[in-house]
Amino acid sequence: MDEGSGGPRRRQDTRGEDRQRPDRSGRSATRPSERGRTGDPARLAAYTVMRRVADGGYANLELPHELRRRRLRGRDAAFATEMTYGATRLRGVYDAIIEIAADRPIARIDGGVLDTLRLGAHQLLGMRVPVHAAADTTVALARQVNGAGAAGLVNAVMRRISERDLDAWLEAITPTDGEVTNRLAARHSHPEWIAKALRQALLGHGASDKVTIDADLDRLLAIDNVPAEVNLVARPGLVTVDDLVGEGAIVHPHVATAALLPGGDPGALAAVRDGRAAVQDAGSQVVALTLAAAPIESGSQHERWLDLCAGPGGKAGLLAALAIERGADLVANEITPHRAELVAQTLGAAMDRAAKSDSKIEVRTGDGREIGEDEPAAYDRILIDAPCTGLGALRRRPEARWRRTPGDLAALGVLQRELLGSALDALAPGGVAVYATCSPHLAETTFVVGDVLKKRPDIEQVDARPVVEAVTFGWAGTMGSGPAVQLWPHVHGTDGMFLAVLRKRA
Ligand SMILES: C[S@@+](CC[C@H](N)C(=O)[O-])C[C@H]1O[C@@H](n2cnc3c(N)ncnc32)[C@H](O)[C@@H]1O
Repeated sequence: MDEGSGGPRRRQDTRGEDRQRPDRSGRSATRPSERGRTGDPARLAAYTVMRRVADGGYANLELPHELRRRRLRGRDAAFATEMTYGATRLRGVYDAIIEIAADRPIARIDGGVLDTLRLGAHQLLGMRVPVHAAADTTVALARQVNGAGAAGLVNAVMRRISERDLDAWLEAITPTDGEVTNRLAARHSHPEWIAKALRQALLGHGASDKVTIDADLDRLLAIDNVPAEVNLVARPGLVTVDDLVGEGAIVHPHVATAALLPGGDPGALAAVRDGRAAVQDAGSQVVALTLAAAPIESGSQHERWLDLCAGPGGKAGLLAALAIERGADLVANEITPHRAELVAQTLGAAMDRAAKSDSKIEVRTGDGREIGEDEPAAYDRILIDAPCTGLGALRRRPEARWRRTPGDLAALGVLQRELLGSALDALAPGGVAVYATCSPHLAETTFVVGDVLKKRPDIEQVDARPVVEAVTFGWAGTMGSGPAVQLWPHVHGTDGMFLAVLRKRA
């Protein structure tokens, strides 16, 4: 669709028909009653997904379903995706703008109308949609999905929003006094508690100091609003990065198993379709590579590896390939049956290969908190990729920042400590465990490891930095104050993965 293409502005509507020119204020000269009476499929899809998200759905699951249902492909699908993800990520900014433009608190605007306005605001301020096209189509959408009465309000608010550009609006909504963190939170559309937690994490992991912290937080929050590049993993022994390059990918500059896909559908690659490769963040790959590379002293001839929290199986996919190369066994455990099923699907290609090798790859459904008691000292390498708030992967999950609350940390903290404790019980003397989260929050990372280790004289924390350096290129000196490693979207281009390497004394 033209509006979403980022190309020169055109005076055509979504069907490619000429429309009336906007007047010099940029407003549409067409009266609401004269405009198209229905929304177009891409905007309807975006609106439907926004509503499902408001009811508790996940944009990354709802959107593909809606695109398929409405047979949206190519540029139309890209346009619907950008509208949905952008309007959801930038909800904090847009709600503050809508409140001013509508001259009423957000709480007094119907949820459906608000979603229509968020989509309209994103087209006006976050995408290169011409003012008249954004206004006309948003009013048409409102008439169809919110009713004729709402269309008048939507028309008035869209006109008010179109009177200023994004920079002017950001000036208007950013508090001029108070803490820098709150100003950055407002400007970059994050809840204040998350901006504060990320600030503490940048300082706590040694990525920033008092001088750099404001600029670093600014960059980190800004990058949360930019879609992540598509990273692929070439599962060793199944496919090579060179093979993926032959299919249009680009070599990742820092991680040997990773490739970047500059455009197009990853599912179009044969290697992705048959499970030899997959879409996987390079930081997640580093976690699996680190577990496989950490020196152990367990003395096992035939190593046993455990992925304690494996669903949906991204890291298990890479671990399985590495385990087969090394002649090791892997148990991939997951508590939720349907996620365990996803792990089994992910491991399909590796299991076929394992059948012809000395390795055994097994998927189990079970509570990771019980494995330590059931199988004490049984594993040489264990990954605990713990359930967490996901604050390091906000760019991937557009609604997550609005759904998470500080209250989540308490329940997750208990589970994280129990899972780590159980894993350490299941670890053989001399074996190595990697505790990982896709959150840099100190309460889910450093504090969990610190608390558990206080009661575990049998465990020592190893400096993870040289191990990570050994499996990456060019990241020396970027991994903070140790002994754990925290990767950052604004430094490493990865999700904000935390990893601590722990060894059981032999
Ligand atoms: C961060 S995700 C793991 C992601 C996975 N390692 C990957 O790379 O695809 C955490 C997983 O832990 C699972 N989980 C939660 N509680 C668990 C428990 N008590 N035992 C085992 N798995 C658990 C969740 O269902 C979720 O699938």
